[in-house]
Amino acid sequence: MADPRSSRSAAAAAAEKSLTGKNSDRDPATLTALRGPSPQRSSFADNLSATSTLVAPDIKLLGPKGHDGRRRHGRRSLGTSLRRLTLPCLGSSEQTHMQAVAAPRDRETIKILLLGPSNSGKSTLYNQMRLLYTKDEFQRRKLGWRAAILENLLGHVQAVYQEGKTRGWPFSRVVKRSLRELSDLKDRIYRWWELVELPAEALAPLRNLRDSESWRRALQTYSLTDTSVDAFYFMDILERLFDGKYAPSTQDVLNTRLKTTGIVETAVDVGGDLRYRVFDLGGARAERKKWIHAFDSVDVVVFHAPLGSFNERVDEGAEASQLDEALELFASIANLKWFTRTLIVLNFTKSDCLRRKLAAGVKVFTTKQQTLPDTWPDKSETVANVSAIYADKFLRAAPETAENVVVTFADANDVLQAARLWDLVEAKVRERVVPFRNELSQSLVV
Ligand SMILES: Nc1nc2c(ncn2[C@@H]2O[C@H](COP(=O)(O)OP(=O)(O)OP(=O)(O)O)[C@@H](O)[C@H]2O)c(=O)[nH]1
Ligand SMILES: [Mg+2]
Repeated sequence: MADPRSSRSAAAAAAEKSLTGKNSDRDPATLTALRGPSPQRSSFADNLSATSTLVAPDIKLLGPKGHDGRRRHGRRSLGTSLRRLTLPCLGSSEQTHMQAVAAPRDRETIKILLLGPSNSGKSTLYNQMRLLYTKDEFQRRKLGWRAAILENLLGHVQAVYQEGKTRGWPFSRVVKRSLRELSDLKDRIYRWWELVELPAEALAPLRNLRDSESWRRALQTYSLTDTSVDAFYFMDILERLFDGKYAPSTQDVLNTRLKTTGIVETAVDVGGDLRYRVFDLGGARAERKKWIHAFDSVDVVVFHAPLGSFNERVDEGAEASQLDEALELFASIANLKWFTRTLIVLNFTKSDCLRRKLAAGVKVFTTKQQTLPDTWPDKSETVANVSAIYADKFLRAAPETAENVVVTFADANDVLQAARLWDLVEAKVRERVVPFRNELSQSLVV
């Protein structure tokens, strides 16, 4: 019988290359895992439409060895103060919660944590996972996203208006009038800060905004420094949003920003002998003090680093960009004693935003934190080169655990890329985590 693995197409090989950033011949270990879809079923990526675009860059990874060929042992300064800030000690009131989320360990249940700074795509990837493994439940719950979607739309209009006012953007008369009309409706839209209704009268001013050249220009400029919400997406589906029977689509949900507070957990059957417990954790600084409650017996950490957020400040108003924050956080996480034997999937998200910003002429290496390493051979600011530089920076930040790290590039809101990522996680779990557990349990029996 033909080996199902050999029937993987060239598209899959391209996906492998773009997900791992490595060529097949360069990393046979990774590829063995990638080529082998789980024996229980064909991979998600194979079942999905081949028409989705793959925006992950064609990069070259240098791994723990430097580009000058020398292996780096010295850690970069990791900012001890930041580590204290991101992982403070527990408060006594939080102990109960810790017990509630501590995972009972057995041979088949794999505990996966989604970590990363705020706005890096954790919840989006968590939703993608639910879409893949618990599709019916995901579909049933979609209606619950309605309020958050409308909130995203209106909140974004408000944010762009405020930014425009601060920076003196020239809004046309139509824009000013439309914004006034929306403002007049705010008491009907919100009660006690909660969105209660989207009155039909709000459609006309929103449409006028959408069709106005001056508003679109403002959106374009705004979206170069804020990728938390894709305003164009919501503006383009206005008519659907105002339909009395509006039911969010999968893509609507995946494009919605809903900040996570605390720890959200779900258990899913992956198929065959595997079961995941996946934890989505709030990434804002204030939320991170709760992370430690979930650190016990972790099999896989999927760490998110938003490549396209290199020029966006963290919410809390600090100087660091979201990508710098991700780097510091990754260094502190990957070097933690809890994770010395944990598989770490370092996933770079928002490559699409990086591409868009570079195309608009935004420069990456302009600040003190974001400098181009002197010895880096390629000075160009292309998606591929910037991705390679950052992958290298992240790996150097955790030299001791670099061999536990698998680097991937998957935009969290892209269904096909996310499916490939979850396929990769499963393959790596079967290749590395399950055998390690079996070994461990056998040595205990002996
Ligand atoms: N364009 C683009 N948007 C993305 C990508 N990943 C996530 N987003 C969007 O970014 C926003 C934030 O994503 P979330 O998944 O909520 O971020 P998070 O890491 O869970 O944030 P916290 O809950 O605050 O920790 C959402 O609007 C997503 O649709 C990506 O790869 N590309
Ligand atoms: Mg979240």
